[in-house]
Amino acid sequence: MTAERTEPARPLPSLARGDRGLPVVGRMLDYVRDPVALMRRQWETYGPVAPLRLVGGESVMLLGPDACGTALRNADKAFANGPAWSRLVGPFFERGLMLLDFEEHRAHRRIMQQAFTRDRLEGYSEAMFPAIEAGLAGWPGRHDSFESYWALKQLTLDVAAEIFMGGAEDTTPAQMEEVNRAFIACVQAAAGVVRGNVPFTRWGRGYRGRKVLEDFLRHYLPARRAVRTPDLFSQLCHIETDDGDRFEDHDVVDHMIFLMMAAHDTSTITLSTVLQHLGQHPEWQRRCREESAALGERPSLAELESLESLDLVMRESLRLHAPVPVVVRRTVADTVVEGVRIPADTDVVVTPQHTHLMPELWTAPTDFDPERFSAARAEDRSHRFAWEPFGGGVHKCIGLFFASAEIKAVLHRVLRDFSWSVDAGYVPPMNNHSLPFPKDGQPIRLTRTR
Ligand code: HEM
Repeated sequence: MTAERTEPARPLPSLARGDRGLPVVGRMLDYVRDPVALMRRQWETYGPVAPLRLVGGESVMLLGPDACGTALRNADKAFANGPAWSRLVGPFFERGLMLLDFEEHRAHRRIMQQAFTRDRLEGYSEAMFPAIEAGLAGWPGRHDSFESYWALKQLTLDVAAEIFMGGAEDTTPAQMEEVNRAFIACVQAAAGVVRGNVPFTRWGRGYRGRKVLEDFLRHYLPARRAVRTPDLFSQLCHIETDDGDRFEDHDVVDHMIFLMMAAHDTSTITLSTVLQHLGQHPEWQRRCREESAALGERPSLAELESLESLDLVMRESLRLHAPVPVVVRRTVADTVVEGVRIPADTDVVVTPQHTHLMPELWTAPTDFDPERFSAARAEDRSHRFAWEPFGGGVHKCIGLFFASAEIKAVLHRVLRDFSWSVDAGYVPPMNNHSLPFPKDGQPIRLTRTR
């Protein structure tokens, strides 16, 4: 199906008159309003390689598993991450792993991989439970409109403080609050319209936030370097490859800031999507609870992985609502995708979320049907890039097993301690300015059962 460089390449289709969008922002507002509808229209109008006007001018949207797979595999090294992502998220996550390219990326990834080995993951997953238990202890006994998304966001932040930082022994609660605000300022800066260090703007707050985070991490660096502790921060200080390559202090700080960002909103939105669907499908909630009830309060990583129904539900939730609906690239050389020529210096939007809902790959794609991931049906195997919530190729999410462990650990405890329901017709009103989240906090009817 992939026609890379085997036949004469066609030029990019011309933009239809009605697809120019608004001055300056192009189709950005269409994306923010309904990304899935925009992607579907692009696919229906242009096919797998579609012209798209966005902020900053003309770009290209790649749709379907073949076109997306070509960019993710990046066999001809024509697609770069750094110039594309830094334009989108600003300078606040500079030198994070996802923003590095080619040889430099490979060198850093080889070191970072050591922080995500099976042994380390077992350590992180064990250490999550005290923070999860403390967080859930604060959830109400009964609430008819519990804003689950915000509660989960706080919970994952608390888990991250433990697992990523190993605590913050010298920091007062008020200072910690400032650090949390700084972190949020960096994340929210991505959606800023004024893109410069201007006071009272999102970017201005982002710059100040980055400085607060750097100072905070630098304060703890000597202690984490001195003693190897199980948290990710200390691991980044100590890990090395077989050749003895290690991170410098400034690498540790840059990677920590990026990792906290990469891990937080993605895991939170996955958790809230799972809660939504389990609240709307009591038979699946029962099934997942029965499997959790058969395990102890603090299961091992292997036990968490044995929660079969929860695994199916998590995969289906990631398909229906990919936390990262699109990833971006910039071409650094002329290239050909699905027979269409894309010149160097083109911004490219790769669209896993569209692939996840293609009727060509999935039966009744908008239905919640976790069983489609079972070994018997294996719809995700219909194409190597049919299911790509964690991306693919050399930049594939390095935290995917970490994320699965955290999501399952939290849900395991929620299933044991609570039951909940969500109206069958509820559709979360999503904010799509950066990573998607439910604007209404996703209210659920919650009852504590233990
Ligand atoms: C459900 C949760 C998550 C989802 C859906 C997710 C999704 C993704 C995606 C799509 C990419 C690829 C970006 C690209 O190709 O440009 C990525 C990369 C990355 N993710 Fe995740 N992520 C999740 C959780 C995490 C967690 C928990 C961590 C860390 C503990 C993490 C760390 C990273 C890093 C470091 C990269 C860059 C990898 C590289 O460029 O080599 N992610 N993630």
